[in-house]
Amino acid sequence: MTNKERGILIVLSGPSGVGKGTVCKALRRYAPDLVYSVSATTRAPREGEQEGVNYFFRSRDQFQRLIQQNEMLEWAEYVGNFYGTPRKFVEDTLNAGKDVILEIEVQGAMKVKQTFPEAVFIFLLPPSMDELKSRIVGRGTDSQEAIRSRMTVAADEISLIEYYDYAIVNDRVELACSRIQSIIVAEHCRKERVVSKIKHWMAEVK
Ligand SMILES: Nc1nc2c(ncn2[C@@H]2O[C@H](COP(=O)(O)OP(=O)(O)O)[C@@H](O)[C@H]2O)c(=O)[nH]1
Ligand SMILES: Nc1ncnc2c1ncn2[C@@H]1O[C@H](COP(=O)(O)OP(=O)(O)O)[C@@H](O)[C@H]1O
Repeated sequence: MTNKERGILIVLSGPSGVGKGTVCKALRRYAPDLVYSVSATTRAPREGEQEGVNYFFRSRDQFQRLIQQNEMLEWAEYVGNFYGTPRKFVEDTLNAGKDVILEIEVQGAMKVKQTFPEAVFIFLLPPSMDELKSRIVGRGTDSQEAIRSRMTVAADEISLIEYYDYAIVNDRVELACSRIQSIIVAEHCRKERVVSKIKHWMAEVK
């Protein structure tokens, strides 16, 4: 199989507090070749976050310019801040045959679906809504009011699950990671992908 195949674009979404960040971090051990896109955001860096590692931290003006210059693959406003995926890195990495994962919220994921219908959409679910609330409370970063609004937003986000290809329950981080890894392996074995790589075999044999 000599034909160079484009990498697979994987989109991971789920309500705030479900464990997306935790799972993505642990996933590095399960899928070491997977490339993580670093998003741009207008939100302020949290303690310990590094420019270009966690996010590219940008002013609202800078962010608007990136949108106008068509440098964003997708972008969305989430709880008063802008978040977006830089286009060039994702396209170059996919063209180099590597798989890329985007950890983004649902509005942005829906935009990706329009431009990359072949992408694989995975939704991360909590074991229950009570457990989701406990995780948000346990994280200790939100006020009572913010917790209530995150839970309302979570219900709206979960209602978009029908647009996703896979739903994974994040009961245990290791199980969630191995489920995602299995999806990636299965997607690489999709007949359509493999057939496009072996098309030239028939011509060579004749
Ligand atoms: N559309 C979009 N959403 C993003 C992007 N990067 C991060 N997000 C989402 O923005 C939301 C808020 O992220 P963040 O401020 O880091 O908070 P936390 O993930 O809830 O701890 C999460 O749902 C992220 O998945 C992006 O590039 N595009
Ligand atoms: N499978 C899990 N079981 C128990 N707690 C978890 C699990 N996954 C994540 N958490 C915890 O839930 C909280 C929210 O996780 P985080 O990764 O910040 O969520 P998100 O990125 O989706 O907002 C964190 O305190 C994290 O340690």
